[in-house]
Amino acid sequence: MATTSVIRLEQVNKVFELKKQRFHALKNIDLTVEASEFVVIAGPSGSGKTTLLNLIGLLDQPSSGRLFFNGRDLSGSSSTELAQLRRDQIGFVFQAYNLMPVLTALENTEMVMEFRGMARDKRREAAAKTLKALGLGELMQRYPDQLSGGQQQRVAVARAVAGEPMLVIADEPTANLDSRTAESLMDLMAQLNREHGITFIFSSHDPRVISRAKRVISLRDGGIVAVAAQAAEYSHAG
Ligand SMILES: Nc1ncnc2c1ncn2[C@@H]1O[C@H](COP(=O)(O)OP(=O)(O)OP(=O)(O)O)[C@@H](O)[C@H]1O
Repeated sequence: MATTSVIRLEQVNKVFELKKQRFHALKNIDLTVEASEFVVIAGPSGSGKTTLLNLIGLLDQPSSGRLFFNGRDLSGSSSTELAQLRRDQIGFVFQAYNLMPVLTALENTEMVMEFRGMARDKRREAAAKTLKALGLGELMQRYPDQLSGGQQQRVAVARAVAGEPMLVIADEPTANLDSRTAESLMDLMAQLNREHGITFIFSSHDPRVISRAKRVISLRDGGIVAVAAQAAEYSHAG
């Protein structure tokens, strides 16, 4: 039975032009990610992980090749159309969390839904429910600087998933976290993947993240050198 993939890249290249130099950051990438996958893009520093995630997250466009999102060819889409798709269908977890310092955890979590024009009561309810599910029920009224790094990271995840996007993209999600927090963050994302069918695509060179993925896409020098399925280890600790 044919299913629509969340993301499909066909012969995608990304070339950065720097003054008179050209840098070929992604080379002939063919990649399909189906709905409900839990995938990591792994590879050494400079191999192109962030560049690839930026294309998948519709934050940047290929220099050549075709990119399909949810079955739709995005070649030639306007920046307004891409921004709308990002807002409505994709959740982002960045390394630096990017929480708004003047907003509480609850308000930060509501933000994306507010951009979508969701009614206040509805978005507040969804945000509170997500924060509670992430163990932040008591901390919803705190500002980011009143939360630990791990708690801020969980708010960033809450913000990414509260609006039930089709896809969540996380760039090096555990980069600044101690082992225990990293482990519980991965548990949480695996749970959201299992229970809500949200597709997750991570970039990482952290073995703690890589071992948890169901599929590992290995990048080297801008090309995919291996794709490996693996039995996901799920820990239910905590
Ligand atoms: N805007 C840009 N202009 C020019 N070169 C760029 C640009 N963005 C990335 N690059 C180059 O493309 C290559 C891939 O970068 P990218 O950030 O995707 O790597 P990465 O695998 O995410 O690395 P890291 O693990 O260190 O974050 C690097 O050599 C980088 O210098």
